[in-house]
Amino acid sequence: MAPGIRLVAWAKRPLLGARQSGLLDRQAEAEGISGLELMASAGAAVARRITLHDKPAEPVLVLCGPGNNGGDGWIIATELAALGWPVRVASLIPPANLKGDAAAARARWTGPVEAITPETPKNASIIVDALFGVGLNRALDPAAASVVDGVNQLRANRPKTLVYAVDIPSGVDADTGDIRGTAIKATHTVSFVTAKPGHLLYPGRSNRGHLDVVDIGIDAQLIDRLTPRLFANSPALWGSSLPERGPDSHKYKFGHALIVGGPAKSTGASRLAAIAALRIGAGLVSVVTASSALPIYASTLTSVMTKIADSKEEIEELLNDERITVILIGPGAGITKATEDTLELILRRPGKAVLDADALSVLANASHLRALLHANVVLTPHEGEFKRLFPSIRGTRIERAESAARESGATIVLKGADTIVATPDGRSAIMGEAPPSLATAGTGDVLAGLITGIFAQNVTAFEAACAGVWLHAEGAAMHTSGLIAEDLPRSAALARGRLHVSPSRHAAVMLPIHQPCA
Ligand SMILES: NC(=O)C1=CN([C@@H]2O[C@H](COP(=O)(O)OP(=O)(O)OC[C@H]3O[C@@H](n4cnc5c(N)ncnc54)[C@H](O)[C@@H]3O)[C@@H](O)[C@H]2O)[C@@H](O)CC1
Ligand SMILES: Nc1ncnc2c1ncn2[C@@H]1O[C@H](COP(=O)(O)OP(=O)(O)O)[C@@H](O)[C@H]1O
Ligand SMILES: [K+]
Repeated sequence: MAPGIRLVAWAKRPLLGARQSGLLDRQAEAEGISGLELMASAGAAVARRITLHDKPAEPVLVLCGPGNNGGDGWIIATELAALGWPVRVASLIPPANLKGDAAAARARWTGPVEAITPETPKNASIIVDALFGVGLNRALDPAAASVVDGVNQLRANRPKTLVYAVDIPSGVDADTGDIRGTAIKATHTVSFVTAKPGHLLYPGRSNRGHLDVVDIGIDAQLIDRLTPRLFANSPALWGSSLPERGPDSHKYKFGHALIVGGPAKSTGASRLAAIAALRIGAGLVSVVTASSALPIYASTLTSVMTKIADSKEEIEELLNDERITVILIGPGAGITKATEDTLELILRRPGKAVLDADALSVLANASHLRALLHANVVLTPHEGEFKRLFPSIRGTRIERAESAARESGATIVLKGADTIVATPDGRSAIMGEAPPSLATAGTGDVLAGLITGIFAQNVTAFEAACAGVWLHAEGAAMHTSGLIAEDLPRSAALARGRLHVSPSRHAAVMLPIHQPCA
């Protein structure tokens, strides 16, 4: 990394939205660092990040907006020029109309200024998007939208074009990841102090490119004063909580997970989940099945044990076994009265449980069971199941996951490309790095099994859910093609092993080591 850039291990820090980022800046100012100083540091860091590339023949095009994101742009242009780089600056509003720190930053630029038109992005190989940052509060107006579309068109026509978004790609809502009309498709984003939710949430996540977060001189302790509750899902959150086996380890110290098996016509989902639970570290895993499906389970499972229960009473007796540390119900279970009865027995038993798939559909129609939910129950709905469970909850994905956790009292895993984990006490985490290869049948069953297997050990619901989601994605990312659900338990377990051996793709984000991108 070029001198003067202090990268932040952003996965270790909370995610701050627009309002909290503004509060942090004001706190820093109260501590004696002016907004202009912060802007100067921010702009200098982006300029130095850009100079890791070869100096282009054509001028770097810096697009400046009307607020402080634009202010960063004027500093970037000034710094690049001072380093001997050719630069063009184009402004969305007449520079005389700029105010405050942005006006002061503009005053540092002594070169010519163009007015932004749809033609502006032509012939640039490096473009700096300093149009809008966390202050975006409505859809881009036509003038801004046309230059954004022009940048995206140029990048589409000339794939080697580098587009550096300052703080966040213009048009992406920093809080929600929504696209306000249209948005810059960046190859790189350089943000400040912390990552923002919009860097991890789709659709904005697709516009972000490579993300660096840089230190601009704000003391990390000031972040804690904001009592942030939203995090990037990374091993920094839960890695140290996962129990490791040592010489004195015994299988019973790693929990006993019980998986409720589906009937003979649908055994695959619970078998996938059981294998995942065992691979990820549960000491013992058993599948409970009716006698009619026993031959299937017994002939396909080896290290996973089978237990027979043919009546509600027999299931109840099994559940009374205090050595069972967590129960999973749902994968392949069937939306039936029998599933409802077993679910009720599980929820009446104080202790850990994971509810997935058919158990969620049953729960959606069984209001009397809702009152039995608690923080040690993990619900893993995809969007469809979520809507059935919580039809009146509206808002962004984060808001909905958080409201559902608060309202139900359970820990929620809202699955999708950007899976969100939310707890009833208000903590949440976004997984922003899952590969789309997970969009294949049975991966949800494996996820439920992974969470169950981790939860079986001495780990909280939040940690188990976050670790399961992360290891699921990391395991999938090991496969370049042809991923099927059967591959995932082993890959997720390998990913878990790598946490301690070598920095993984994601852990690299957390280390101060950084390879410049081409
Ligand atoms: N002390 C600070 O506040 C710091 C701020 N920094 C930069 O400042 C940015 C935030 O600055 P601001 O709060 O001024 O916000 P922005 O610069 O992101 O944008 C706000 C301006 O754009 C206008 N606007 C919002 N949406 C619009 C739309 N759709 N169409 C047209 N105009 C629109 C607003 O009326 C306002 O004038 C950060 O993202 C970061 O880049 C950095 O310099 C670090 C320090
Ligand atoms: N486009 C995507 N990108 C990343 N992860 C995805 C994507 N689509 C689905 N997933 C993940 O794959 C899993 C699918 O689970 P689910 O919808 O329950 O499917 P199934 O019932 O077939 O197992 C979830 O963990 C989800 O987060
Ligand atoms: K921007």
